[in-house]
Amino acid sequence: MGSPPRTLFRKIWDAHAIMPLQDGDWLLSIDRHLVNEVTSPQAFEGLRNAGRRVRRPDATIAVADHNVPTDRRDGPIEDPASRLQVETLEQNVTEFQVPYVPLTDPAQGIVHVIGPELGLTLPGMTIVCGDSHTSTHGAFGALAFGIGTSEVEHVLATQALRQKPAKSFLVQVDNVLAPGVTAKDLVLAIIGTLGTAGATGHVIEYAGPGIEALDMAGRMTVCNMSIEAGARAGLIAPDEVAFAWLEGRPMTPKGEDFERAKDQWRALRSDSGAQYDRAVRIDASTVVPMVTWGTSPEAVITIGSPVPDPADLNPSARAQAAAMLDYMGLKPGQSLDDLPIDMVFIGSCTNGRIEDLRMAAKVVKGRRVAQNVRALVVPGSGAVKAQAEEEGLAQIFLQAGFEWREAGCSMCLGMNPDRLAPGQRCAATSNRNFEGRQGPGGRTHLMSPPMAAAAAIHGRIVDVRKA
Ligand SMILES: CC(C)[C@H](C(=O)O)[C@@H](O)C(=O)O
Ligand code: SF4
Repeated sequence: MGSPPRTLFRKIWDAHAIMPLQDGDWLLSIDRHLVNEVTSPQAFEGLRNAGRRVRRPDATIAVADHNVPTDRRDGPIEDPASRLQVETLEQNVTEFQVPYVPLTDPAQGIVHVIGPELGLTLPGMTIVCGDSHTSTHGAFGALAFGIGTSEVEHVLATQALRQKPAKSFLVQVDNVLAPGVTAKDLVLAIIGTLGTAGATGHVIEYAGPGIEALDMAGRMTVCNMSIEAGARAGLIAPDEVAFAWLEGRPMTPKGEDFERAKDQWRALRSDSGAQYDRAVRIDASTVVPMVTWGTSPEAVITIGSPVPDPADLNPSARAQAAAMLDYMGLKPGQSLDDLPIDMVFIGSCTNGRIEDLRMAAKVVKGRRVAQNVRALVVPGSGAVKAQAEEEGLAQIFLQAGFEWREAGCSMCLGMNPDRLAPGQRCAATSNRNFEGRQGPGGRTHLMSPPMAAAAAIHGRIVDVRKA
């Protein structure tokens, strides 16, 4: 008798579990720690007060992304609160000798975009960051999750973390997506099915032909938004597509070492017969372009179908739906098709990669952004920006009337100058549509890059398959 079949999650967990602690917690070793300017100041302050050092600077990397203006890279940041966060990070990385990607570095970008790009994200690793969308890195078969500031301090000091083992959740995706339908639509459909609390306490493993057919950018989009279904992390077994993507990145193993690493990485898949705590099946071929109508990612519908009428809902859901419609300036039962918009935001750690910009540029090519619409393309990293410029995508966007920006979180959340004015309606490729997320009173409709591009051209939300 061999050992019982294990899930991919269990394999990575077992390989990193140091020792059991009280209350079912374990001490887990951490391979990579990504640090941003938002959740690290108190953590470094804690180290300083305790006279501690960073235990593994070589396993740590810091970058500023949330508070970074995207219109230019020279000169000081104007907003005092943003400037303070970025300068504090810069002082801390100097004092604690943590590797840092400066704002002026061509590799700067959103931490979840640059981690994989630099080869810092590798299969089988445990990766943490003081940011919920750390789940993105699970696309490479890494167990990657967001942590709070006190945990950031703990990992800085010890390179280990106290954790409860998560439950496992299989999302099996049968068949493949139809033309014009993207990984973003798939994950929005999954969140619509599970709900924002549907995967609470679980690590979601995505598997099946619909996942295998996705490129790495698509897999990252799916894992990125796992957190919006309440999951602790998202995971996809790494395959040849992942290995090819990783080969030759600055920090990936080279030559023979890469071959050896691949041999080990091939074992990073759930054994047949492995048991999951929960499982659902999704048919990818039935997914169509999705758009959110409310102020939660689960408030999502297929383009063309009506937004809910609170009167049709059960009493517990009624008040919330009515409040969401009111905030969003929508009428019960209306369609989102043809709804006028004011802004378009193409970017974020969900959809700010080169593949996303290619999909958007394909829709935009040779056309013009509608009058009265302001449209931003914000590459997820300096590398994405450079690549897009080299491929002529930047030119396509600029000629169409888009603004072409420097890398950062930008309008994904209102921590920097890229914000909606109250009441403005935005077609956004980001991952959260909470009240005020893109600026106080702003109204966010989440969608795919091609859908956002089509909205920019038409000045309205439209079905990209017909636009
Ligand atoms: C500011 C940061 C801590 C936050 C997160 O944890 O995800 C942000 O990135 C977000 O997307 O809301
Ligand atoms: S792009 Fe948005 S979701 Fe991603 S880390 Fe930045 S603020 Fe968070």
